[in-house]
Amino acid sequence: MAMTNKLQRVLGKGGFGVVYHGLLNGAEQVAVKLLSQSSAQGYKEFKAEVELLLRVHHINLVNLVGYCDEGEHLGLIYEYMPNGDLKQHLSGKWGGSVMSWKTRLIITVDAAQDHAREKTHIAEWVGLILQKGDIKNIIDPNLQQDYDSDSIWKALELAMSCVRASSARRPSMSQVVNDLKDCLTYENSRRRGNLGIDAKSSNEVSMNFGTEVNPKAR
Ligand SMILES: Nc1ncnc2c1ncn2[C@@H]1O[C@H](COP(=O)(O)OP(=O)(O)OP(=O)(O)O)[C@@H](O)[C@H]1O
Repeated sequence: MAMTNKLQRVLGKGGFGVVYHGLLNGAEQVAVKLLSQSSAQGYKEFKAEVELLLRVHHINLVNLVGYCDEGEHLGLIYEYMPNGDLKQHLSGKWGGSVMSWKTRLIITVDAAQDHAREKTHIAEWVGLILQKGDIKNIIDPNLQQDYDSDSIWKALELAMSCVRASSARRPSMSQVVNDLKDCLTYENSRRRGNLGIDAKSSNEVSMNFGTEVNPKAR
């Protein structure tokens, strides 16, 4: 509270809660992010963010200066970024100098390519595993091999089809839902077999996709 001069200046609001301007030891500017009670993110996410930012240091990540963990009061203290956020700059809403359209375009394309590269990397890794037929290496060991391998294969192939470079070659959302339902059918019949049950059992894994699936969504 002292650092933010009783929450005087709001810098912005994110998924965690409101971010306030603060002064560390009355001199160094900081951003103080307080967890709001209504936030969907809670103690688990707070801890994950602290643990990650204490380990990972990167030029594109703000440094964590400290944190507050007092009962219900959770706060993260970051180095202060005086030049606004990327969204403000890209949308031309930053109060200072406005970026040229060319610069904005370069940044946007670069960010999209980073995202695509990451997706391709994962797809290549899974692709290699699929070629080798070695699914055990990508299944959560906590499952202790308690799964139907046909169901896993189908889910993997489906996942691979969802990350194809061309959106036209990716399945529609209704195809995804249908394939996932097939995965569940395999899994449920395996479980029924294990339990020696013929009819639909109350232990059956179920999936409620609601009624709002847009067949055109990709
Ligand atoms: N270190 C900082 N320096 C200056 N301003 C900041 C800083 N961190 C956050 N802000 C301001 O607060 C806003 C919300 O930040 P926050 O990191 O909470 O957003 P988010 O990434 O959308 O949410 P979250 O990561 O909590 O899910 C930012 O858009 C920015 O205006």
